[in-house]
Amino acid sequence: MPTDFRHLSEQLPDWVQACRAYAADGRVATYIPELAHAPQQALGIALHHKSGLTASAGDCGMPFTLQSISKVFTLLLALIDRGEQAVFEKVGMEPTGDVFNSMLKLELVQPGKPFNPLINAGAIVISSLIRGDTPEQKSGRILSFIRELAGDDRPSFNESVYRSEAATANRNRSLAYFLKDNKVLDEDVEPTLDVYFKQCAIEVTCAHIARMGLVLANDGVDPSTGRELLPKRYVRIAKSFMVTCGMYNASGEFAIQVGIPAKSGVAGGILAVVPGELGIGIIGPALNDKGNSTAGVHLLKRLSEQYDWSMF
Ligand SMILES: NC(=O)CC[C@H](N)C(=O)O
Repeated sequence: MPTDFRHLSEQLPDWVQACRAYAADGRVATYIPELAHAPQQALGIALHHKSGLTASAGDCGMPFTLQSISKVFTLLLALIDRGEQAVFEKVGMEPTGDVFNSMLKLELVQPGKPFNPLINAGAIVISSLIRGDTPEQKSGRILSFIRELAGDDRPSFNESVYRSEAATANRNRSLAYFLKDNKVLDEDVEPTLDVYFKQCAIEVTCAHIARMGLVLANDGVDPSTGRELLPKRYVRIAKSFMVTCGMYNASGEFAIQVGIPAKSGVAGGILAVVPGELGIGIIGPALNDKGNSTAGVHLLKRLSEQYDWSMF
């Protein structure tokens, strides 16, 4: 049954208010020092329906950085730039069950080949596959791609978050050197990490990621113009990874509790997709022990139960 958007718009402020309480159970990420300033209690949401209707509530105007949400879009851009075969020579298609910046399986299984493009090791390799002669060109192409899908030129690099991560990213540096040593990463480590840190530091609001989600929900076509922005096949690949790996090592639980493709980021953002219907953007900086927005996951669970969104 299609979502009753009118009912949703009316109820949304109350649901956001009720779910905000769960933020107290979580903690704002601090390992990237600049992220530690985010307000613990914030919760905001925007929904964009393919009919053109939109709804939003709470702190939906609060800017935040994409962080791991960017990995879905660099995967799409790498697929467009290099094709499926070249991409999957470098990264696998399987969830790890480990935390997003884990080293463990990189060495244990197929040496150096990351299990999937949504863990840090996989995303770093994907960043190296984006076309461009310099890191600046690659980053510029990623930003333009995000702006096109967000339908707005306002998403930009947050310089302080970028610098803060670049100055402290010992774990990502070690992953990248390991990938280089195993010849999975062909490009140099530092220029590749520069592209990766910048894509993570693209600043957006809930409405931007709701609109990006809507394009995925609509199989790559912008519903307002009918223009194909992304090939359907690549959107299908992206959504499959979102279901199996998008919520880190809580993806299985999320599939049971909510049941829709989603990707979270360590700034507290969640991009979610109700296939064929709508795109959702959420911000809630307090994270649970798996690194997902605690209030944000509760809000999605509530909405999914109410409107029977589960794909399963
Ligand atoms: N989970 C995340 O959002 C991780 C992204 C972050 N920039 C990192 O590499 O650690």
